[in-house]
Amino acid sequence: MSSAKVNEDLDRERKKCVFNIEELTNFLDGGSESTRRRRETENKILSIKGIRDVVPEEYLSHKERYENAIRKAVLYYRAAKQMEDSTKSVFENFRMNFRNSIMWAVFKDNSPFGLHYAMFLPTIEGQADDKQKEYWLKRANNLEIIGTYAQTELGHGTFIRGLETTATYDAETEEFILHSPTLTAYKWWPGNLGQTVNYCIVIAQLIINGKNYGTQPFMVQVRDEETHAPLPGIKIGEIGPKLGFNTVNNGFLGFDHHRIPRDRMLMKNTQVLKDGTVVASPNSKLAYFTMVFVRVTIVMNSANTMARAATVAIRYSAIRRQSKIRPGEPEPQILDFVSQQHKLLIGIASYYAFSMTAMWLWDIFAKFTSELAAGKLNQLPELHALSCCLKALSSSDCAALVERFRQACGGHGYLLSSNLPQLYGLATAACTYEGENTVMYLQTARSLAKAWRQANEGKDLFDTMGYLADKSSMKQWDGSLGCIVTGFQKVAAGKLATSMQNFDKYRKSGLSYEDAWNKCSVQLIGAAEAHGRAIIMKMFRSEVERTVPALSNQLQTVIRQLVQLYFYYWTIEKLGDLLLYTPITQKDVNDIQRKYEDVLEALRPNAVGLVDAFDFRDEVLHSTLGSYDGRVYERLMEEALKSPLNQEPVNQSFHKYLKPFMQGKL
Ligand SMILES: CCCCCCCC/C=C\CCCCCCCCCCC/C=C/C(=O)SCCNC(=O)CCNC(=O)[C@H](O)C(C)(C)COP(=O)(O)OP(=O)(O)OC[C@H]1O[C@@H](n2cnc3c(N)ncnc32)[C@H](O)[C@@H]1OP(=O)(O)O
Ligand SMILES: Cc1cc2nc3c(=O)[nH]c(=O)nc-3n(C[C@H](O)[C@H](O)[C@H](O)COP(=O)(O)OP(=O)(O)OC[C@H]3O[C@@H](n4cnc5c(N)ncnc54)[C@H](O)[C@@H]3O)c2cc1C
Repeated sequence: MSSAKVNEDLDRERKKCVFNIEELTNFLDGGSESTRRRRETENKILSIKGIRDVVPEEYLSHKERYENAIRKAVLYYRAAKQMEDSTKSVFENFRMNFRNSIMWAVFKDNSPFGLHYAMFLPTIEGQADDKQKEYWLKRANNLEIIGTYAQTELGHGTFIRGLETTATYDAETEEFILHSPTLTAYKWWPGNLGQTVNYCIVIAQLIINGKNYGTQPFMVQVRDEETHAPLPGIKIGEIGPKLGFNTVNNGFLGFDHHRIPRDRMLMKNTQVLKDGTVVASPNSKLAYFTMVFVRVTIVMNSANTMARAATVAIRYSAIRRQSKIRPGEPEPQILDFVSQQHKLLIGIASYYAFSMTAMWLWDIFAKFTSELAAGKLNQLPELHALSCCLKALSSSDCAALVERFRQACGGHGYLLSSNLPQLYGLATAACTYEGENTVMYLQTARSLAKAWRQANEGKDLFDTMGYLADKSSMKQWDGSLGCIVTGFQKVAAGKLATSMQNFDKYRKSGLSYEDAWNKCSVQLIGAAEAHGRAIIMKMFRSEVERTVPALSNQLQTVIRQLVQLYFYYWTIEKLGDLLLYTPITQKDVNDIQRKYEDVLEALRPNAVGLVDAFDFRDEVLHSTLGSYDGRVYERLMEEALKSPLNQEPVNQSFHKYLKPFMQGKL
């Protein structure tokens, strides 16, 4: 990137960076050729005429924003389709786009076709039989039809078994009758549903001859392909403005005895024959498989959101000068305050921790899907337990850090032109969608509790829960990274042991299994969270050791410092737990605190280089505070001047209200 007219402080930061920024970008992309191709794609997309906004979208009305997003989506996806590798499966294509951030340049908020890619296509890929796949995947891949995933209802999101939409089979006509028996049965939330899609996968209770066979996915046309008018028996619209996702067109959908042909039920797993005979799925939870896929991708998505916010906050902290550290000296860059480094540098370390864990989790997912083709299902419970706690941890850390970065930018972080509030809107949504985080932790806890009992019986455990078999207590704390991983495993095991002991006591006192579980749920969530944290630490460290030896010495040192930072940060954050479940002493804590301060100091000169290496273009960041050139104050003023209120010297409200009011005439 050019360094012309770059803010002097930022320029100095880049000069003092000890490693080659391009080398790190290549490492993140998976090689210099991947970086080249990614940049080429970005250039192509951004050179499309009309793809950039002229008026900041915050000044558009709700309706205009939507229409503008659709206008750009058509331009963007037409170009993206031409660049797509059509030999790859839906899942592989997703993985290949993990480092592709250009979509965020086009959609500052989010894509109005996002659900088509994130859930509609993956559900066809994962739940349709071969014949259905052949037909629907082709149409959906070509964007001849646009779809979404309609599961959540007004009355139920978490408890899928409680969904009220019914699909009742009529063997005489070989049709399903979709119906929303109550207001709370209306689908509510599906992205892109309101005015954008013409098809959707509807999750409904399958009813045959009065018997409920559980929820199943149905391909449902909701709008006419030519006129886009809602089909008879379908009530559809959008659910209104939200904290974020305002270009996503989340919608509602109700059915009034709407009939669809039998072959519209996606029948890879469960099948309904013409006469109404049901052929059961090899595992009923395969119907939830799209959610597993999206949870896996959320780990990477959270890492990316965190990286964008960290880039903004760190660049801004390098140009912002405020207060005094030493008397008589000029005002320092706020990045020189150690407390500021503490707030921000964990964001960079967390990006590496989550993105490396995400790749590892992806490999487990990919292995499972390839084994699934051969009918092997035994890794599903472990994949489910892992994806639940990693989805929850990554999204909650991401939301907490993005909000912290926003505050770390002082008042200017509150401006929409910083883009930090919108990034928070995106980040916090992921704590709710695709399984609310508390509920996700409790799913992992369910699996941990099972493993705990199996460990007591000397049975084999999933690899990622293997540490639960070692019931011995930790003998000593030596402060090494290996010791910290063991420490976090002991915290997870300790919390689990306490939960299980209390659970057993509650059971003995007469509580039912479910009531005892509910009573222990706060502790169980703690155990699941600690389990997730231990996994991330273990993976982060081992992935770094596996991958960095190919890099220059300077870069190896910096990436290892990020690992140390992550480990020391969380040791200090979770001291209470470590004091309870490990032999850590006050002296050990002081040592870690000192090491933490040292690693902050060591990383400080490389902070800007580290965020530059993410290689987010200004168009992706959309931020007055975070652009590459650091012209923050000029950009703040330029953006302020775009306000419609600044387009006239006196606003009409003065004559209408203020003047008569001040002159006592109103
Ligand atoms: C043009 C070219 C471009 C191409 C490029 C494409 C690539 C594009 C790249 C980037 C694009 C990025 C786009 C990003 C923008 C989009 C962002 C994403 C937006 C996401 C929008 C959100 C969507 C949604 O929210 S959809 C709705 C999600 N809903 C939920 O998650 C509901 C949560 N609830 C549940 O999952 C379940 O009900 C439950 C788990 C809470 C409980 O289920 P229940 O049946 O009650 O089960 P339970 O009794 O508790 O347990 C029974 C046993 O089943 C096990 N189990 C449960 N779930 C699963 C599962 N999923 N898998 C496996 N097993 C499961 C459970 O453990 C129990 O087991 P046990 O042995 O009996 O203990
Ligand atoms: C931005 C966004 C996009 C979305 N996109 C889609 C989409 O495309 N398609 C779609 O189908 N859905 C979508 N959703 C819906 C989303 O999946 C649900 O909101 C989510 O699963 C949570 O369900 P709920 O809203 O019913 O929350 P609830 O389940 O009502 O949760 C409310 C509270 O109850 C608690 N709670 C609930 N059950 C339990 C339990 N068993 N144990 C302990 N506590 C519990 C929760 O922890 C939470 O604190 C989207 C949501 C958002 C915010």
